[in-house]
Amino acid sequence: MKKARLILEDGTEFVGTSIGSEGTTFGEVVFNTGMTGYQEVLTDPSYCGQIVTMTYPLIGNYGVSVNDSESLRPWASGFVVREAADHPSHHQMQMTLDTYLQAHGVIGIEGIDTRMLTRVLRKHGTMRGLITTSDEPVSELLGQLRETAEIRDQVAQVTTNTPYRIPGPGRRVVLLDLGVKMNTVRSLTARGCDLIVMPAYSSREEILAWQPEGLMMSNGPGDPADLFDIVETIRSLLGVIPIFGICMGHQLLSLACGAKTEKLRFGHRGVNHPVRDLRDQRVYITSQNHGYVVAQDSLCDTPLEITHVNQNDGSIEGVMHRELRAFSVQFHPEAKPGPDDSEYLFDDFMKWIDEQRGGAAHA
Ligand SMILES: NC(=O)CC[C@H](N)C(=O)O
Repeated sequence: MKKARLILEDGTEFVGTSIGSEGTTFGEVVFNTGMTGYQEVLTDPSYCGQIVTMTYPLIGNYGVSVNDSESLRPWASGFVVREAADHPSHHQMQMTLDTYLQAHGVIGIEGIDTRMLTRVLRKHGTMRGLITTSDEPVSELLGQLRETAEIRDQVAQVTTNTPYRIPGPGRRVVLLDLGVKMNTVRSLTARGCDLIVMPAYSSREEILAWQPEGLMMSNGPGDPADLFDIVETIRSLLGVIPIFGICMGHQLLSLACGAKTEKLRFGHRGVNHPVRDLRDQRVYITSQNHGYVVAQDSLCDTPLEITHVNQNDGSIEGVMHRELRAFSVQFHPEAKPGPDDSEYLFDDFMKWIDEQRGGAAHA
């Protein structure tokens, strides 16, 4: 068993055992409270550049199966668990978590007090940090951490290079891939959509060349405020076709409508965040993964109305344009991991496309 260390930017050090690959990795250290869904978390491109700690103490107990991936590879830059299951069991599993991390070069650590780590992150807010299997002194490693300039555009790393089409008999939808999860693709194809998944930096003209009837913007990694070019493109498409945004897509739609985003102290990452739909007062249990949020006071001079709020901290979870067909949510209606309570939002999007088309029936 090889020793590994997790070191936070304030010098706090946790000593544990290496899982996955060996070496040193840097990133923003965040925590996820889901009891299951570790494979979906690892392969969610929104975690690109982040070291993810799972708060549930036993992770990996049902192994890893390729069918459960939300993209082609894990994107988290590091993985932290209290205990990685040595003897997982599931009839579909193909490998252990440890083997999977090794196969993809992900550096991880187990055997540390993840509860204490989470308390530190909750108290001080999200911090940068590193996982290492090297014996270098802390001061040297922290120097390297400081030198590792924060990558500002993770979306460029995770988006598709070229557009690809998943033909379907129904409504034609362009899905802007800011770091898309497979279940967003599945949720649209399951509704018969003729889907074109496009690179994040596609221009208005490139998008409209497909003659889409709706535009979806996916989730994605990093700070939404860095993505001003994409915000401009979205602004130029407002009112042209119905728009639906998820998570990063929600933040970008809000920015395009004149709102602002801000960073939460430690983010929302888990599968049981209660969200209230203000239109019917129903509360949904939602899957979440975000560090930024739309600033409430920035909405007053915008054409957006708040549709959803977080029951835990009152933060904004959804907005809708007052006049144009554009709406978005901060949580993940595509789930994976997490409950699919809010899947109805994909149906709302389909209805809006039909309304714009004049109410004709569609597949
Ligand atoms: N999952 C997401 O789309 C996250 C959006 C953004 N990267 C945030 O952390 O808030």
